[in-house]
Amino acid sequence: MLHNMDNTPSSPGKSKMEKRTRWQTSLQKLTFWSILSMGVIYFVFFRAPSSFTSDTSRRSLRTYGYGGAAWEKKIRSSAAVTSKNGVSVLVTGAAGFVGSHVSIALKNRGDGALGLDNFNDYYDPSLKRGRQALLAKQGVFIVEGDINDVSLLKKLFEVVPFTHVMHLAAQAGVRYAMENPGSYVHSNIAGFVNLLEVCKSVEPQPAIVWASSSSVYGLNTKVPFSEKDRTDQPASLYAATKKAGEEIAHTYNHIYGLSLTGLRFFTVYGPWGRPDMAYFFFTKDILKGNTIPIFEGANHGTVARDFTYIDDIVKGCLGALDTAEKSTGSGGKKRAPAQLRVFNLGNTSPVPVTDLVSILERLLKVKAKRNVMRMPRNGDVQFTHANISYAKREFGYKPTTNLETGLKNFVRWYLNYYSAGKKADQ
Ligand SMILES: O=C(O)[C@H]1O[C@H](OP(=O)(O)OP(=O)(O)OC[C@H]2O[C@@H](n3ccc(=O)[nH]c3=O)[C@H](O)[C@@H]2O)[C@H](O)[C@@H](O)[C@@H]1O
Repeated sequence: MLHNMDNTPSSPGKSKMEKRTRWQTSLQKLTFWSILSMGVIYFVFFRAPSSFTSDTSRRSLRTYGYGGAAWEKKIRSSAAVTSKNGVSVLVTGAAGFVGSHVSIALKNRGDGALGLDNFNDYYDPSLKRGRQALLAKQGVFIVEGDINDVSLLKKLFEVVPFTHVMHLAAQAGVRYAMENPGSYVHSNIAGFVNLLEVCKSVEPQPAIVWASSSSVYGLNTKVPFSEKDRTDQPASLYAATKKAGEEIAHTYNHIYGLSLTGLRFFTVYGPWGRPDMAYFFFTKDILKGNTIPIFEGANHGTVARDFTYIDDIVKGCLGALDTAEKSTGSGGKKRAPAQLRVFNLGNTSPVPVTDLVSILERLLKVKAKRNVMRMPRNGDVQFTHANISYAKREFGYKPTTNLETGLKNFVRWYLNYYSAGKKADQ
């Protein structure tokens, strides 16, 4: 039996049909205009790309509800200091790899830690939710929101006068920058500026420690990389946005007296890590029997990284926070020169990527299917190696975990996490 598609009777009378047609036409018009206006509202309020000069506080309408006595209570409790000389820290990117570890470490030593994270889907958000659940158990609350949301940031500072901001929210990954350049500008530049705009205006101004990257050394060939070396030849847009962040930090320090410390992380790895990083997806693919692409330089040159274990990085982050001096501005004006620092946080022992794979093979007891190929020109550099003497001098930074030990911990976590019913294919 055929069904009439528009649900009108098969042979209506003529006048009835005309009326129906007029009525249908009006209905169609009404529907058309309703859809159009809803589309405009949706675009203007929810989807419009934030121009970097627009009122980004509008974005608060997007997905995140906030406010209310219960919400503020959670924030105060999470940010409450429980040790004698503790500090109260706003951790952006708290559901991220480094952010979650730093938040727990702060809370464990009696500092206050409030998280902020937009839970974007750059990689499997369920991993971020898993970290959030872990943090909740330790008494760390993560506010769901974006660093571009000025009104939310202001609100958080109204509720808690944070002494410090640990700014780890960012668009990470060197190769993805070719696919989605806008997300790097949005988070690493616009988002950072928004955060600094709020920080410069609040009373008292917090001290800010934030994540830069070893990638700022770009195409440099002199190793180990020292903070004094040039950083003006980035190999990826990601690196360029981190380098821009360092310059932006200089400006806010210079004009407004914000105390700013940038940390150049060197390929951080470990439990609860990022699935977009090589050690993580190599593990997944080795276990699945998939071939892994292993990069090499020209003339079979070694590609190596100064892989740095998460616990060492956390110690570096805390050291930087503990030695951060107070910002000196008030009323949006600088009152005295303020501290401005940049530190390498690496391991000081680069390991070839081929060795990384061999260690994983041993730990996983599975032979990898290797596809050694020339490193594509999509953001990678051939070699990183940190000189860490400045961080050592300033706050006793001393990494203690070698790649073998660190990967052992990672693999143990990985097998445990993904055998508990969670899929690793995202
Ligand atoms: O230290 C840093 O500054 C950066 O470290 C990592 O970037 P990267 O070192 O490139 O880390 P991976 O993407 O995990 O790559 C690690 C090594 O594996 C190699 N690799 C990567 C992917 C691949 O398919 N094959 C391969 O051999 C890369 O060339 C690199 O030598 C992070 O992804 C960045 O967010 C961070 O800022």
